[in-house]
Amino acid sequence: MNWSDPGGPHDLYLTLLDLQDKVCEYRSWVRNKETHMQLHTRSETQKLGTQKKLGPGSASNFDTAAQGQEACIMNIEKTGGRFFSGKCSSLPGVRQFPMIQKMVESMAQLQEEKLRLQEELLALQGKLSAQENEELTVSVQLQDQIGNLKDKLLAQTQEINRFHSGLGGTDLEKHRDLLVTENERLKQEMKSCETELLELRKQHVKCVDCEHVQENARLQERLAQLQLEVEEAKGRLSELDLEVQQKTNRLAEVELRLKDSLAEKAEEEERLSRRLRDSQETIASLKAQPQQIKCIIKTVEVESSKAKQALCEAQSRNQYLQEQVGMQKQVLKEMEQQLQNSHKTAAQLRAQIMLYESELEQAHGQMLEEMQKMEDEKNQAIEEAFARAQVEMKAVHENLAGVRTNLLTLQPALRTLTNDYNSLKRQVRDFPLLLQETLCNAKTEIGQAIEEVNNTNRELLRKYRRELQLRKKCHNELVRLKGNIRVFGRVRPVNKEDGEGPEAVNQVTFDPDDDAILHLMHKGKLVSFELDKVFPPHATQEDVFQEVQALITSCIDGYNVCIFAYGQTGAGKTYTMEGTPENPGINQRALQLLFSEVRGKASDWNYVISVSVAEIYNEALRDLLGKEPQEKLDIKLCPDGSGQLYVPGLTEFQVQSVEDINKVFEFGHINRATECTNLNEHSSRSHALLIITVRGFDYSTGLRTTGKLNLVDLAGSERVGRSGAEGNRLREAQYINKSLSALGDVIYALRSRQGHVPFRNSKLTYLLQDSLSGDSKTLMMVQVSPAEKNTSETLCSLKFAERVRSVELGPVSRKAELMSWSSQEQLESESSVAASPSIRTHSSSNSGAPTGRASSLRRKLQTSGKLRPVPV
Ligand SMILES: Nc1ncnc2c1ncn2[C@@H]1O[C@H](COP(=O)(O)OP(=O)(O)OP(=O)(O)O)[C@@H](O)[C@H]1O
Repeated sequence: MNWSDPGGPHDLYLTLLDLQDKVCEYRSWVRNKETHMQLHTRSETQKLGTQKKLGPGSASNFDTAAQGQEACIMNIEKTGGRFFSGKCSSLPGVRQFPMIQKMVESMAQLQEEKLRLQEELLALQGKLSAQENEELTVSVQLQDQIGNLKDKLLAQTQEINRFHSGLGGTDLEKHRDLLVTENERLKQEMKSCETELLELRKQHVKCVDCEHVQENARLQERLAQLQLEVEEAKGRLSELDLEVQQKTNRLAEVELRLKDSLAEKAEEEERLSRRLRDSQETIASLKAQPQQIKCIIKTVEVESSKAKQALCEAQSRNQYLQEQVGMQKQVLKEMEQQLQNSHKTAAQLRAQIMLYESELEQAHGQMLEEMQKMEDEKNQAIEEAFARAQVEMKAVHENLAGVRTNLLTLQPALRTLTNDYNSLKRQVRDFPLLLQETLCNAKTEIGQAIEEVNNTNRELLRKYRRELQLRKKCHNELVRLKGNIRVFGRVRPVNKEDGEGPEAVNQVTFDPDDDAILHLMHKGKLVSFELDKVFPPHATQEDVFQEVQALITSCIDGYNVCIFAYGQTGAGKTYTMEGTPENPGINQRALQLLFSEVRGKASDWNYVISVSVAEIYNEALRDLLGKEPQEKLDIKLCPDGSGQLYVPGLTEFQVQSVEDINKVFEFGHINRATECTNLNEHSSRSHALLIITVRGFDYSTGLRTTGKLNLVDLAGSERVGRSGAEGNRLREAQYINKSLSALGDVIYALRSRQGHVPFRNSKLTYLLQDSLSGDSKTLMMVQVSPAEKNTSETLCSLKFAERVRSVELGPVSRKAELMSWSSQEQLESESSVAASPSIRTHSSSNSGAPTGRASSLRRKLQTSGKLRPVPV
């Protein structure tokens, strides 16, 4: 039922308001009447009071009048008040007194008036009774209506409660509870499903990522989603609950107000009925006082304005109450509107709940399906497992039978094994002692064995070292016999010229076990070379000289020795051969050694050491100790028919001390410097030769030996293309390369044992012919740079060195001859001459006097040694 429905709370309320209006009207009417009656009664009473105060003469009249009035009243009562005046005037004695006549007349008038009033009163009473009846009826009706209203209110309250339930409070809660229960049930089912799933997983471990698990995860997700939705619905429900609660509160308030109104109404009714009773009582009392009627008229007129004022007040109050009712109606309308909204929301919520229900049902259905499927699969798996288990069981039974049979046969074996085990147990018990004993013995034995092995190792090491020495000696001897050119390699340290960064990275490594092996990392490949000896960057000048000194001393015995340094420009050739003043190289050390050697043999031998210094620059041989160093020299065969070569005009100084050597070197340097603008550059572009000749004479045997030591600092090998040389520099490079390739050709010819060796192709090879043709002990010192940027040149130099190493020159011959006594005397005289400050010049070119520091040096040299032609 709706508020606006016919017969609903709205209609009832309207009816109630009508009733209230009626009651108000009635009340005001009753109040008017009451006031009127009171006023009338009061005036009548006052009139009566005034008549009593009149004189004694009038007392009888009054009494008579009163009696007449009473009689009239009685008559009125008897006749109904219709014939009052006629009967009173006919009374005896009244016509005799005019005053009384007047009074009687006025009484009659009053009587008439009274009658009229009585009629009026009767009419009023009739009306009143009719109204009372009506009021009673109305009251009964009102009571009925109130009862009805109460019933309806009760029904409405029930209906409201029902609405309240209908609005979602109860149903939704129920539904929510149902959902929660369902959810719980689903959770339970899920749990049981999970447990089953776990069991199934245990049974089928492989089923890890199967579709059921995925489906389960999906369903779980869905469930979580639904749970979320349910939570949301719950939230909304609680909101609606709150709303409904608020509305219920407002309804309760309205109800309370209605109740209050009803109570007021009842009170009002009661008050009205009380007043009615009072009025009746007043009327009754008025009836009892008919003589006071005279004075009433005036008083009624005076008091009627007050009644009007009261009426106005009642009207204003009525208006106020109507306004209140209007406000109540407004509130009622609003509530109605809210109720309608609530209805709508409830309908929406119902629809949503229906939707959720259907979704839940769907999910539940899906889940049931899945569970059914899983159940089926589980059953199938169980069946399969059961079948397998049965088969396995069968097999196990069969095995068991076999085992039983075996057991029967194994029992005797077991007995034997037990015996064995017992004996083994005993052995095991004794084993630690045995083991300890054995271990002690073993330790002693092992110690002894280790000692023996160590001894053997030491012995072997000693033997090995001896063998190594022997092998080296043998190798050296073999090399000597074969006449191999010995090749030493020397790697200079990385220096500033190599730059920095990747270009300067060291690419050369050494074999720690073999000092003849050198590895070069070239373009990512490791290339190994075997030479006779390799000097690493940290090898000192002394280390190098230690290795070559045996070769040098052999020239004292009359052997020709040649040491030449080969290598790329800047690879350390000059450093190795000349060295620095603080750290001299092979040249100076060789001379010092020779001096000390000859000094040691001075008792038996007479030795003369002389030096020449020459250079080959652009294929021109120059004498650096000569007067005119710019003069080009030739190389010729010795006229003595020995087949030896010599350089006509090459100056030779005899040297006897380190000072002499220094002077000679200084002289050579000065001459070299006068020939060029930049000595360093020039020295790189020319081959420098230090020729040391050691002539000896054995006093006792008369044996004469001549040994020659050629110490050559070759020009730096350089690729023309790489250096980008041009002009003079290009010409120099071409000459250098020509002479070095001539050296290569000679090496190749010697290696391949060709009949013709092209010594004469260059000044260098021609000059070194003796050293390279088997008549010399030759050592090539190949100098290399370790830096990354020079690896190509280093590779070329080392390859060339390996080729040179394989060249066999044949056995070296010693330059010794027995001389006649005269010859010996000649040598002695030569020696004595050498000791004297005289100079012998060979060529006419020596006649020119040198100038400056060079000439003074030359003079000094001439005073200490002597110049003579030198075979090379
Ligand atoms: N073993 C070494 N220890 C220390 N420094 C060295 C060594 N070898 C060479 N050097 C240094 O390397 C530089 C170049 O050496 P050096 O002049 O001897 O080369 P080079 O082969 O004679 O060159 P060029 O062919 O141009 O004459 C010099 O400064 C030198 O002192």
